[in-house]
Amino acid sequence: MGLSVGIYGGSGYAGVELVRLLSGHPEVGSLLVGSRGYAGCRAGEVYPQLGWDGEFVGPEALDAAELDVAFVAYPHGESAAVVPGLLERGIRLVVDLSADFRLPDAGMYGEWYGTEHPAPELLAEAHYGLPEVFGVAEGRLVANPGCYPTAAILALAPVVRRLRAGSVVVSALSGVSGAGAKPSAKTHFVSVNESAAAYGTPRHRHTPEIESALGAVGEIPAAVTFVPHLIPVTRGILETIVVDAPELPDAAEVLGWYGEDYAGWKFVSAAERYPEISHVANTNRVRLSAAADRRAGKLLLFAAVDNLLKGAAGAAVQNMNLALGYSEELGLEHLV
Ligand SMILES: NC(=O)C1=CN([C@@H]2O[C@H](COP(=O)(O)OP(=O)(O)OC[C@H]3O[C@@H](n4cnc5c(N)ncnc54)[C@H](OP(=O)(O)O)[C@@H]3O)[C@@H](O)[C@H]2O)C=CC1
Ligand SMILES: CC(=O)N[C@@H](CCC(=O)OP(=O)(O)O)C(=O)O
Repeated sequence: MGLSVGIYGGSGYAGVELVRLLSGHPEVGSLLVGSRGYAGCRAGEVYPQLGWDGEFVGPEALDAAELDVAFVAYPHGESAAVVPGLLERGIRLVVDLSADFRLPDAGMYGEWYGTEHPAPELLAEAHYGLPEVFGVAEGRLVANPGCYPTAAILALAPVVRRLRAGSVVVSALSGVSGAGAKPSAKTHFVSVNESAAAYGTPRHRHTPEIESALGAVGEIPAAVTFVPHLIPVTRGILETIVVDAPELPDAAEVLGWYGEDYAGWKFVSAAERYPEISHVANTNRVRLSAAADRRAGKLLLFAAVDNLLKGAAGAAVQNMNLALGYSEELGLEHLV
């Protein structure tokens, strides 16, 4: 019979990637795709490139359905309004792609998101869904990591486990799909094309997500500097991370740490060659590399990820696979 799966926010950028992946997943028996704006429309009319021609349904149809698994791809603040109801109805698993359940406490959420947390009682139950660092979810709620934190934490965790960093600066370049489907002056073609811009720093909301995840695996400085930039590509993120370390390891040693810590995980790998966005775009990979700048006494780390796949929908399906006991790459084999 297969799993009964629902997607909230199925018409958004992350939601559409979920539809693409889940409609071809061998364990998914039925797929309900929710959208307020496109309810009643055939997906093939809205997204002819999708290759799935089911009909979008209103979110109330998902609320009423007997789902085994729900993916929530709503903006932050909106997800936490639907997740408690799903859990109360006894669903097997919720994978939330928003930021609502990623931070460890409601006070931190209030400080960085500027609003009271809508469901603080669920924060302790949520598992931060970066399995290569935090293992497999045992509970029913997975907080899928942010796209920038995915790359930064995978690059930094093996390092902060082994050495005490004096300072950490994460400089990131992102494609425009990271900003979602809703157009804005910032993401308008004319604003982005043939340009590049820093934004959100020094208080981008992914900063505490990176800090709290790294703080859980090693010793880090009190604050991480995070500087995101918008660049004129559709998808993909490239991060250059500068770490001050009292004793500088060789690049080969750092690549060895990556090899050890990520052994057996299919989607994360490291190589001498510095990763590029084109090496990971349209895949579920994270590619890592490292260099030692001995003149300046800095360790340089490099990470590339596709924000919509390993940074969102691909990781969400990987998290479902692991939580339900399937192999991590089931339905994602073409994205390794
Ligand atoms: N884009 C990316 O690279 C990444 C996104 N994420 C996270 O995933 C979630 C979805 O992101 P993304 O797909 O980019 O976002 P989009 O803006 O592209 O899509 C959001 C979806 O949510 C639905 N929705 C429901 N309620 C609201 C509301 N109040 N305001 C706006 N939309 C609403 C919209 O559909 P409808 O109006 O039809 O109901 C739409 O389909 C977000 O929490 C985002 O932060 C995480 C990692 C990376
Ligand atoms: C380019 C761009 O605007 N990127 C988004 C981050 C991507 C994302 O969706 O992150 P969350 O899941 O944490 O919301 C931003 O900077 O807010």
